[in-house]
Amino acid sequence: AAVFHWPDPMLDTLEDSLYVNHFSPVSAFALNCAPRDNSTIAAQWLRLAYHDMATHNATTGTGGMDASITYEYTRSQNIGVGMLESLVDLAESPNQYVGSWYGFSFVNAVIGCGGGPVIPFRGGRKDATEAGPATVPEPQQDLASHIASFKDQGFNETEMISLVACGHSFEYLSGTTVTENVLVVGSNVTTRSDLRIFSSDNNATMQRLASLDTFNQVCADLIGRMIDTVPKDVQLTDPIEPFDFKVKETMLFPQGGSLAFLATMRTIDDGMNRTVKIFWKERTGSFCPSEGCSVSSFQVNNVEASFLATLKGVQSFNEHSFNAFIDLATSISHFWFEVDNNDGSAPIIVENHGTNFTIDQDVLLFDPRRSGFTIAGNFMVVGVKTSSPADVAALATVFGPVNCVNIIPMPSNTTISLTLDSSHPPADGYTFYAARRSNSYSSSTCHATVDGTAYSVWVPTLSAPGV
Ligand code: HEM
Repeated sequence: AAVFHWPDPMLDTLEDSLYVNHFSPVSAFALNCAPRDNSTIAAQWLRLAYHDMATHNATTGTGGMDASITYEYTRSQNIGVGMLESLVDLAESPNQYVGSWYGFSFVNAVIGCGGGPVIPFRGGRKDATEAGPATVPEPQQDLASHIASFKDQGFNETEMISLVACGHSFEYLSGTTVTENVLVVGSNVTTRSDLRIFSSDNNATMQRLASLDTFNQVCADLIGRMIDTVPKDVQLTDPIEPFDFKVKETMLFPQGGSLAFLATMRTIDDGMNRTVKIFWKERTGSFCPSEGCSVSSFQVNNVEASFLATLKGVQSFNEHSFNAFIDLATSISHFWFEVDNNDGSAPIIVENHGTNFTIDQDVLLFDPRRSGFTIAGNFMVVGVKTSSPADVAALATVFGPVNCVNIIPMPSNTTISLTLDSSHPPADGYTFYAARRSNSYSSSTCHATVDGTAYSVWVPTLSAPGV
C-alpha cells in the first residue's frame, strides 16, 4: 500500500477524500444504488469513467483516465443527461487531482450499488488540458470495430466481453435480467452490439460469468485495470489504504513572542484509549531537554469515516490536536509523536517512517491567525523573517469553468502577488505580506525570495482546530 511520507499534498488529499466522510460529500450520492433518470447514479458514474478511459491508445500510450471527458461530454458518442449530471456531481467535491477523482467516483459507484467488490484505488492521474480522440465504441459499429477499439484501449477479446458485461450489468441487469438489455434484444438489429459481443466466442465467456463469484472477481480485476489505464507518462501510486497515523494541519507562525505550532495526529479509532504527545527539537542552539521539548494533545475529536473506510473495518478516526509554543530564538527543526495505547505496551514512536517530520525552514510561514476567511472573500497572510523587502507570490489552485462551453469547474493554477500588509505591523522578527484570494481556491503554495534564497510553504485548505 502507498506509504504516507509527510508532507505529500496529493496522497494527503486523496486519502482524506477516500476515507474521511466530510471530505467527500459526493461519495454518498451513489449509496444504495440511488436512482436517477430511469437509471442509477452509480451507472451514470461508471459510464462517465469508461468514456473518459476510452480515449486510451495502448500503442501510443496516450489518453486514458485523465478527466478529458470534461472537454468531450457534448459529443454525440457521450449522449445522455447522465454525463453532465455526473460531472456536476463530482464538482461538488472539487479536488485538484481530478483525473484521480473520476476513478475514485467509480470505486464508490461499485460499492454504493449492490455491495460490489472494493476496487483498489491508486493516485497520481494527471488531468488533460484538452479533448482526446472520439474513440468511444458505439452500438451501430460492427464486431470487428469493437474488437479493434478494445484492443486500442488495452483489452483483448475475452476481456472486452467481460468488461461490457460488467459495465452493462449496472444498467440492465441489477435486479432484473439480461433479457431487458436493449443492446441484446432491441428491435434494431444493427444496435444489438451486446448480443454480437457476448456471442462472439459462442457465449463461452458469458457462461463463465454466470457464477456470481467469478463475475465479481473478473469485474473487480477489469474495472481496476480500467481506472488504472493512464497515459504512459503517468506513474500511479500503490493502492491507497487508510493511513494508521496521519499528520495534518501543521502550522507554524509568530505569535506574542513565540512561534505557535499547531499540528494534528490522526489515528484510527479502534476502541483503544490512546494518548498522544508531540516532541520537537531546536533548529539552532539549545533550549529543549535532551529527550526533546514535548506537549500533550489539548483535544481529541472523533471524525466519521467514509462508507468505503467502513468496508475496510475503519468506523472513525481520532484527531489529536496540539498547540505548542516554540522558543522564537531556537525555533524548531523537526518533530515526532509518542502514541501510548495505555495498555501496558511500549509507546509507538511515529516519526515519518524513519525520515522525521522536518520543518525545512522558518523564514516564510503561513499565518492562519492574521489571515481572514469569510464568505465574502478571504485574504492570506504570510510572515517573512526579514527586515528587507521580500518578493512574495502564491501559486494558488482555483476552480472555475474552463471556458463558456465547458461549465464544469476545473482546477487551474493562478499566481497571486502578496504585498506588504499594512494592517499587521512587523512583529517577532517577521514582516507580514497579504493577498486577497477568491473563494474558489483549493490550496496554494507560497513562494518568497529572501536575500537571494527561495523559500516555499504549502497552504492547505484550513480546518485546523485552534485557528
Ligand atoms: C462496445 C462497447 C460498448 C457500447 C457499444 C456501449 C453502448 C452503450 C449504450 C448505447 C448505452 C445507453 C446510453 C444511453 O442512452 O443512456 C450504454 C450505457 C451504459 N454503458 Fe455502455 N457501451 C459499451 C461498453 C461499456 C463499458 C466497457 C462499460 C463499463 C465498463 C459501459 C458502461 C455503461 C453503463 C454503466 C451504462 C448505463 C448508463 C446509465 O444508465 O446512465 N459500457 N452503453
